[in-house]
Amino acid sequence: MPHDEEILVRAADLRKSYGEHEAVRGVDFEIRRGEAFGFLGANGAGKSTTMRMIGCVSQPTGGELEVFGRDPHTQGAEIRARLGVVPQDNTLDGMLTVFENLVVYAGYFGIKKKAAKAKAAELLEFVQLSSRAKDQVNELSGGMQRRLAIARSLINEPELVILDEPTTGLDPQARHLVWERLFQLKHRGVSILLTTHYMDEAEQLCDRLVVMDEGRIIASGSPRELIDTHVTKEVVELRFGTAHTTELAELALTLGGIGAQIEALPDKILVYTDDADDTNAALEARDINPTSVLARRATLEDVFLRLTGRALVEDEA
Ligand SMILES: Nc1ncnc2c1ncn2[C@@H]1O[C@H](COP(=O)(O)OP(=O)(O)OP(=O)(O)O)[C@@H](O)[C@H]1O
Repeated sequence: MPHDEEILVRAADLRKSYGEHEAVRGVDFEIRRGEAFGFLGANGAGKSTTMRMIGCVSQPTGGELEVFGRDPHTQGAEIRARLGVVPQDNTLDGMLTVFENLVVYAGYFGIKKKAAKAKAAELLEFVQLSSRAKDQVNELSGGMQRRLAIARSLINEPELVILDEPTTGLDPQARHLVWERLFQLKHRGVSILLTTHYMDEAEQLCDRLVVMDEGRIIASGSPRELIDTHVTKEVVELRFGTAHTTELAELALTLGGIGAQIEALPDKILVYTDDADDTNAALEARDINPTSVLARRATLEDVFLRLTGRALVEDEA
């Protein structure tokens, strides 16, 4: 089969089992040059396992996988030379300085000392860590360490950078700094592949994404396409002062009558409707009085909830 230079990664019925456990159960996707592609899914969905297969550190147990038109099993070294990888746990050397981490890593790609030092300085500038070059890595904040891991992944000027949950555990400000760097990277023409369980991250960064659940891809498209296909135009969030179980049956009946659907979460009830005004009118007519009513646009979180009946991020660390 001739290789299309614009397709960076192609997977067909890709599978990975650990003993009896099937972590990835036959997934198909294509990642194109120049795009930011995301894997969105809850913990344990199989995202990291898929990334590790693309990164040539774990062998598929079934199906097909091509990276840059090459076979990860036999041409792993060639593929890795063109990839940048930011693993979930940073794997930075805490005992070395920020600068040394980059220079040592450059050595793995056969980059000579002088060129490595110049590249390290340029990359620290890019991730806004130049002033911390001489500090030891374990003196940096979590957000800075993540930015350094991104800089390190760029040392070999990769065509595709894989980031496994790039902002998990970071505070909002640190997350935004990482996002900003990733936007810059994309602007420079680097293709990006990321996993996340944050729907806002996927919505912000990804041109296209797949939603993964229990080892399978359950939906794919651009964030907009996914929302338009799987969710109604508007979502109304209802909260009741007490446990809302008593209101549920009544709500289902009332809102079902106007074509809306409901999804009950522990702290609120979500109403999926094409017209929030109709929902409010129906509630008033039946004298149902939530303590708060909030109409908002549908998000990827709603897509996940509609497809799986579960919230994407059930508890935050
Ligand atoms: N080395 C391994 N040995 C056995 N089981 C594994 C191994 N790695 C992952 N798994 C299992 O495979 C499933 C998918 O894990 P994976 O790490 O790919 O999920 P994930 O979507 O990346 O979630 P997370 O966000 O928690 O990393 C999980 O049930 C996990 O326990």
